Amino acid sequence: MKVIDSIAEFRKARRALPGTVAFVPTMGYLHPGHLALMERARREADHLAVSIFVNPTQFAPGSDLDAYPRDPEGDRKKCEDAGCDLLFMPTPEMMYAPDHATVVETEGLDQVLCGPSRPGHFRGVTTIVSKLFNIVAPDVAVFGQKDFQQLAIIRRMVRDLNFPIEIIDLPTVREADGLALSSRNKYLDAQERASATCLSRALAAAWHAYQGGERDAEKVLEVARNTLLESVSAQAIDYLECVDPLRLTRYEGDARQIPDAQGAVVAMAVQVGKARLIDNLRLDGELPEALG
Ligand SMILES: Nc1ncnc2c1ncn2[C@@H]1O[C@H](COP(=O)(O)OP(=O)(O)OP(=O)(O)O)[C@@H](O)[C@H]1O
Ligand SMILES: CC(C)(CO)[C@@H](O)C(=O)[O-]
Ligand code: BAL
Repeated sequence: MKVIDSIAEFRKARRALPGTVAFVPTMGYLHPGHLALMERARREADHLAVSIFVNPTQFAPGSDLDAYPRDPEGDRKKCEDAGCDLLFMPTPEMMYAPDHATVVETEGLDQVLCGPSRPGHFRGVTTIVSKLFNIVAPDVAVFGQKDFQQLAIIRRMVRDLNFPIEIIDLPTVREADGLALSSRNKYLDAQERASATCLSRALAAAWHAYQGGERDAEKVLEVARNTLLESVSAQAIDYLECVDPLRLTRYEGDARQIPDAQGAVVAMAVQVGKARLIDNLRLDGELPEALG
């Protein structure tokens, strides 16, 4: 595995690789969710490229950029063991010139879910993912469904801007008790870790309501909200929404009936201690084993 921190060197190493490249972009502090993406990527192409970059432009001022967990040595080893050929670990100074002025923005899809509470976040994500796609030049890129809105936005960006890259997504990897793996789980103490299962329990409750025949999104959400409230306060719930899986429009008010043809995703962000946790589930899909 080559570990590279310069853009020019990365391009050179990429050009020297014969065949196709699959790419997994990450912010590091790697866990089995990331490793599942790498394993799939490895099977999709001749070579695997991974990036580790905690992208400052997707963090709001005063949020957890400095506290974000990092483990470069451990991550290197995990990438090597996962069969990574090229590991790109640039510095913020390399990725953003002092007079960097260009952004990529996918309009509309950031009006719901995480968008309102993280203004500018998805513009930071689409900008850095565009830059990484231009540097890595992969044939395939693999993302996790845990970041459901990010995935929908990246798919739209790739389509709209004609990136010649196939996007593959993978189901959320979970702990045995349902908690979605996330680098930010590190912020949880033992008591918070126990409460954090309320997200996946709420999703399971919503899934059962839908599968039992409920199509009124507001009633489905009430079931989920009541489950969350067993473990956290109402103020801790950043959002809890039920949306169309592709357009990300909310099922609410006059449009609260979920059409069977479209299906629905329930998604939420909940503050548990210092961690803002997100999770989501397709109501018209299978119930993941860890939520059973
Ligand atoms: N539990 C998981 N299962 C599958 N994929 C995941 C999981 N967690 C993260 N990913 C995916 O890994 C990629 C990199 O995500 P990132 O490095 O931000 O990890 P993270 O654990 O989501 O961190 P954070 O705590 O910041 O949300 C993204 O495509 C993300 O969707
Ligand atoms: C896609 C990404 C690597 C862009 O910084 C990040 O948002 C992430 O890790 O999901
Ligand atoms: N996993 C998405 C990156 C972020 O929360 O900033």
